[in-house]
Amino acid sequence: MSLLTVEELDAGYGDLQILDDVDLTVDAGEYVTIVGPNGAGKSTAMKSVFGLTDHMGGSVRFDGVDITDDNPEDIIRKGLSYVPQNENVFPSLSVEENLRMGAYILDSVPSSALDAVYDRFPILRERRDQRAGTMSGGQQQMLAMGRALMLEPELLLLDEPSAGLAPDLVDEMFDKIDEINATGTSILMVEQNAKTALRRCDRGYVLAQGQNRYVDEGDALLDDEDVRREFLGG
Ligand SMILES: Nc1ncnc2c1ncn2[C@@H]1O[C@H](COP(=O)(O)OP(=O)(O)OP(=O)(O)O)[C@@H](O)[C@H]1O
Repeated sequence: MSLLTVEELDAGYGDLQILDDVDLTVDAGEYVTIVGPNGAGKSTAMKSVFGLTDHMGGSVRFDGVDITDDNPEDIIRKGLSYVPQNENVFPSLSVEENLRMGAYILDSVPSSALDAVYDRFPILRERRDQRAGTMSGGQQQMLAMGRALMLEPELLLLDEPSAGLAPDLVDEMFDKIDEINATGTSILMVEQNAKTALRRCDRGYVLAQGQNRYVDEGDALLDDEDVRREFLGG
């Protein structure tokens, strides 16, 4: 049984349907990426898993439990965390306050969770008292990821983690994601940087116009001439 199973999902915003019969799975420990053209519905697919869109059909199951109609707070409690692409830190709060917010559903924040995040992102420990809004884009992205890791989720949803980062920071970000996955956290990631994402992941989905187009191991998609021609710029 997969950790996450999305079946025949139809979803969108109000009356506007974006996803049409989307199927998606993530196995325990797996690193899965979703790529595709602008407006394909990649972010919408991820938001739908986290209870942030209007559900119009199909189902989402996590760890065998139906979460299709759950709200994000219920979903977080079940072991899923989400890092949105934009506005993913509280700019006027310090780094540490942001991290503590990541565990707001707990009565008290375990210091072991804070230490684990600081060990993974030493820059956050160095800057624990700094206001998040004064940090660089890359550091804010690390903070957003750190905050999502505060509850030690089984599955981490990442929406465009490399967006807006300088090229050397993009590699560092992907290395961090590899490390997080290597210690047992499953990953579902949406990325514009399709070639890099497919090279790094275990398995990839190509979405177009709200529908599944291709699914295979990342390397197999990179080697597929049709995928290359249609979606990866040749
Ligand atoms: N909150 C919203 N309300 C209404 N329509 C939305 C909303 N968010 C996204 N859309 C629309 O849904 C469609 C799919 O958007 P989505 O962001 O999921 O695509 P994407 O594949 O992630 O694209 P991109 O790579 O450009 O982020 C687009 O037509 C977009 O305009």
